[in-house]
Amino acid sequence: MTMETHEIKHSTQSVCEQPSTYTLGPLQAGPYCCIPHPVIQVKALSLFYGGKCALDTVTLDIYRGCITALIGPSGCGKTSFLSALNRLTDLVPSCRVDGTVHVEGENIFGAHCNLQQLRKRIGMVFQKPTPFPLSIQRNIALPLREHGVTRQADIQAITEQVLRDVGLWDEVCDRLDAPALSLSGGQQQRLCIARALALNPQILLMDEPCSALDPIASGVVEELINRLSGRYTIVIVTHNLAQARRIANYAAFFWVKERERIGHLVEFGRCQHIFETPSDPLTAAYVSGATG
Ligand SMILES: Nc1ncnc2c1ncn2[C@@H]1O[C@H](COP(=O)(O)OP(=O)(O)OP(=O)(O)O)[C@@H](O)[C@H]1O
Repeated sequence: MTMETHEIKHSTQSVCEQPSTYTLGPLQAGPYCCIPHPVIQVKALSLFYGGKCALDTVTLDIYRGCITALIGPSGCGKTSFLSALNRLTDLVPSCRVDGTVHVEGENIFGAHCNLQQLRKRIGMVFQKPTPFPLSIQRNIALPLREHGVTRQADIQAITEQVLRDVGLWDEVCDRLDAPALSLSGGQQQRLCIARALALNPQILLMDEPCSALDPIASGVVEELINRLSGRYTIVIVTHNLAQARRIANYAAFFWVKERERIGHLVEFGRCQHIFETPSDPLTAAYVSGATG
């Protein structure tokens, strides 16, 4: 699918006009959500580093099967917000989080939350591809083993499936023992997405997954993200407004005030609304390129 067809899809089809039946093969999207069903519910989330507030009182729902883009200028707290959704913020000793995040009704900051299960359910893909310095197949096998999948036949089947899902199988099937770091940047990023998919997550968090790639590799990863929607709930940070507009169903616009340097959510809604008829003048100025 080309960039043009992404555009056409959004401009000529409403989300409810997607086919109601589909065959879930590799790289085929599931149905878009006609009735938004919140899978993550964020309430009054504030985030502090060493006592300094970086993000102030964010409340928003993330809808199942949809792509939600987090947009806004540098330093407004997009990555911090994303990291709170699977508690990667725990890894920053100075970071404190107030408020609640419920994933399918479970408070992830609650005492009974199983962190390993949470991160299995909510995968993460980073800006810079982060393959392990191991072979291609061991990049997939290692997290599987850590999560209790030990039968070699299962590991092989999952490896092939997820590499097919990210469109990498035909490119690497004859060199699965080659170092992952010998792949191109775009291939490494697709391998990292495959590694996340191997654990069968419900939700994928992506922090500027295309920004370190050349335009062609970036287009391939963008197309992949688009095709994964429906099957997975995707939250993506992007500075590329055209990309957000092409692939996202919903957008959350964050802003940071000059003087206080505290990020906050200005507006959240359907992508078309945010980009074409935003409610807040700040959103209008940002998406038109007049500010930010
Ligand atoms: N580990 C950290 N320790 C201290 N301050 C941090 C840390 N991580 C982020 N911050 C601060 O929190 C604020 C929000 O940062 P964050 O990276 O979440 O913003 P962002 O919108 O993702 O920015 P960018 O688009 O540049 O990646 C910034 O002022 C940043 O300096």
